[in-house]
Amino acid sequence: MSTTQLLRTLTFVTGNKNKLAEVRASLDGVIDVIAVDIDLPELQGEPGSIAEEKCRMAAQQVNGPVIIEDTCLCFNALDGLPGPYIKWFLKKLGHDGLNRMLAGFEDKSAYALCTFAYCRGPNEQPILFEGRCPGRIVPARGPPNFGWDPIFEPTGYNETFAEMALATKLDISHRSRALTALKQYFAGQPMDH
Ligand SMILES: O=c1[nH]cnc2c1ncn2[C@@H]1O[C@H](COP(=O)(O)OP(=O)(O)O)[C@@H](O)[C@H]1O
Ligand SMILES: [Mg+2]
Repeated sequence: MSTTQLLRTLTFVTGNKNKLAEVRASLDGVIDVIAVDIDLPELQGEPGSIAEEKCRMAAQQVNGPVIIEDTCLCFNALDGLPGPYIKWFLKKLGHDGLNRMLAGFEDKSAYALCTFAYCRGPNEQPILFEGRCPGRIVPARGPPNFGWDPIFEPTGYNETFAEMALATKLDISHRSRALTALKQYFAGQPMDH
């Protein structure tokens, strides 16, 4: 039997190629990730319930086990906003606009919050895995390849996510921390789950 047949396979519903690359890198050799691009509605509410509902809809559409992921960028001065709405804030305001939102505040601290959800199939209860990374919002530095990476400087580093090597980001990121929890969960589950 080849090694790949010994790997657990999970279907990840996403249309975001950067997320997919990071997830594949983090789970390399542990979980084989199959990507399915289905456009799922983005709901409003608290991050946990958004991820849960997104996962329920994904399991319904795929008609089988799935994982999904939702990422928030939360400004402490704004009590956690834009949070789950960061995608639209980023699209409309860009990196400069996001910095300007904090112009009236001394507190530039923020955190990235990543929630993975796993659902075994239609009408099953999703399980959530969270990861957080604290940092602060800075004027953009580094290549603009992935979302708000150029304006997020994680605590303890003087490089933004965009400036650092991907391996460094994967060591500390919100996404990697959530994936560590997900890997721990699956390590304790039989292969058919
Ligand atoms: O690790 C990251 N670094 C920088 N930007 C990110 C990261 N993860 C997600 N984003 C961006 O944050 C926003 C919120 O992500 P969401 O999870 O709703 O994205 P998706 O719909 O593109 O999958 C999107 O604009 C996405 O590109
Ligand atoms: Mg979202």
